[in-house]
Amino acid sequence: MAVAAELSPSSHTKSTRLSSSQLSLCSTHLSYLHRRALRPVARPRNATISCSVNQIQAPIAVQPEDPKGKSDCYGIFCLTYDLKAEEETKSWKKLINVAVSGAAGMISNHLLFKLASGEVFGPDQPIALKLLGSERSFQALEGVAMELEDSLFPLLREVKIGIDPYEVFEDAKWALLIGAKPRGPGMERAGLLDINGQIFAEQGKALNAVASRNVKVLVVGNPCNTNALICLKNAPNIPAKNFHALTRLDENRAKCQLALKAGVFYDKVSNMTIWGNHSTTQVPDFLNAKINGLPVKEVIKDHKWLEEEFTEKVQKRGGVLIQKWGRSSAASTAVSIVDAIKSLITPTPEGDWFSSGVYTNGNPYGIAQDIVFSMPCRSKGDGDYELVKDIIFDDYLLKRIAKSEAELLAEKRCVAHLTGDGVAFCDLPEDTMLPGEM
Ligand SMILES: NC(=O)C1=CN([C@@H]2O[C@H](COP(=O)(O)OP(=O)(O)OC[C@H]3O[C@@H](n4cnc5c(N)ncnc54)[C@H](OP(=O)(O)O)[C@@H]3O)[C@@H](O)[C@H]2O)C=CC1
Ligand SMILES: O=C([O-])CC(=O)C(=O)O
Repeated sequence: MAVAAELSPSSHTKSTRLSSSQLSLCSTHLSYLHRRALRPVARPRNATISCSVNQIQAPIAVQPEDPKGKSDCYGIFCLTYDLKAEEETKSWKKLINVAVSGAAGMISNHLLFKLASGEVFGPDQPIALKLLGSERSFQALEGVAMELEDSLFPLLREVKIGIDPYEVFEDAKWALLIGAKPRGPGMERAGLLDINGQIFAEQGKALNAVASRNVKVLVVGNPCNTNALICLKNAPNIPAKNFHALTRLDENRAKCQLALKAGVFYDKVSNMTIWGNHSTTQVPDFLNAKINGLPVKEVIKDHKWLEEEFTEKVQKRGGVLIQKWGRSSAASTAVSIVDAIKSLITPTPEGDWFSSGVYTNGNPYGIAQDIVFSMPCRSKGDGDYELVKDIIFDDYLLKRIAKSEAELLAEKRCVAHLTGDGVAFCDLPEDTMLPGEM
């Protein structure tokens, strides 16, 4: 009995599906297939595969040779399979596409394996990883894909690597935008805003054109708030509410410092808001945060420490780490990306909240409209969020928030040419820095 599947030239990602019986027939004879997931015959593009009980065509990993091929599925992930064909997959949810840019970078090197393991979306959620790189990083991206292959993650059903966001973001349900040019010596922040802004404008357009209409976008690449603003402005068909700038790392850093000072384990710290920009003007809010359910100021009586040392420690944590490590936070950033996603796909515990850089239109705090600002959010676990209403403010907090707001408004003026707001005019305050800059 023979099975044949004809593959068309355009079939490089949406591969021809074999029936369950055909698949299991093929797969029983392929010793290289691991047992946890049904992974039948590998095939080159534009090829006919045939397999039979007695004769199996040797699998050939696809190695792209032309630039177009660079966006193809990768190696073992070019195999077709039927999720219904195996007992253990019966309770699995529908496959989701998760796109990651800067996929060959340091943060991604930690993050991708968490995504693929099921740690983020759960043990019943198969995923397809769509990895965006560049000509510069393409070989490294292949290395990443090879490591993903070798990890034998049952839930990882597809990997695609590519350099064209219009291909890589197709049908993405999540887009984790990590890739960005790091600020080099002597580079003006305005220059960084412009270079990275171009990247996020292009990626916003690509998301707008090809991603799922309800894609959730998490911008990590710095300066992440303004990059997120640029991205959402270039994606008018996707709700602005779906765009986030990562400030969860700052929240985690703040919780850790408060726990350390109070002598408690960090799970006792809750209601931690980071307000504003992911920069040294960010405001870790100790007025509304709680330790063991009590206001922080009742537990930590040293208010001078809170206002000065604590605040600065959180604002500059990234820079201190770079001095020690010689590179910026990657593992803890990946962990905080996981936290940020989980906060949107699981209901927020009663009475608590989390921080995320989100679009300010309609915010109840009087923060300027039309910027991306970190604020306290709650989620029902459906991927969406609402802003927390019962927040208290004092003069200290308001003054600090105003400073971060002014900085973001200045950043916005700098990138007006990328947001459709006219001619850019850059008058950034002198102390505008990323957490990693000292
Ligand atoms: N929001 C937050 O809390 C944090 C944000 N960050 C930010 O995350 C981003 C990624 O960090 P990390 O993974 O450690 O960085 P890496 O330098 O390890 O990787 C960054 C990736 O960005 C891509 N990139 C895009 N454009 C350029 C360019 N013009 N020049 C050079 N590289 C470029 C590169 O991939 P390719 O060539 O494939 O495009 C590279 O692999 C940085 O912007 C960093 O500042 C870091 C920590 C915390
Ligand atoms: O500045 C950087 O690249 C690193 C960063 O954002 C952080 O550590 O918070």
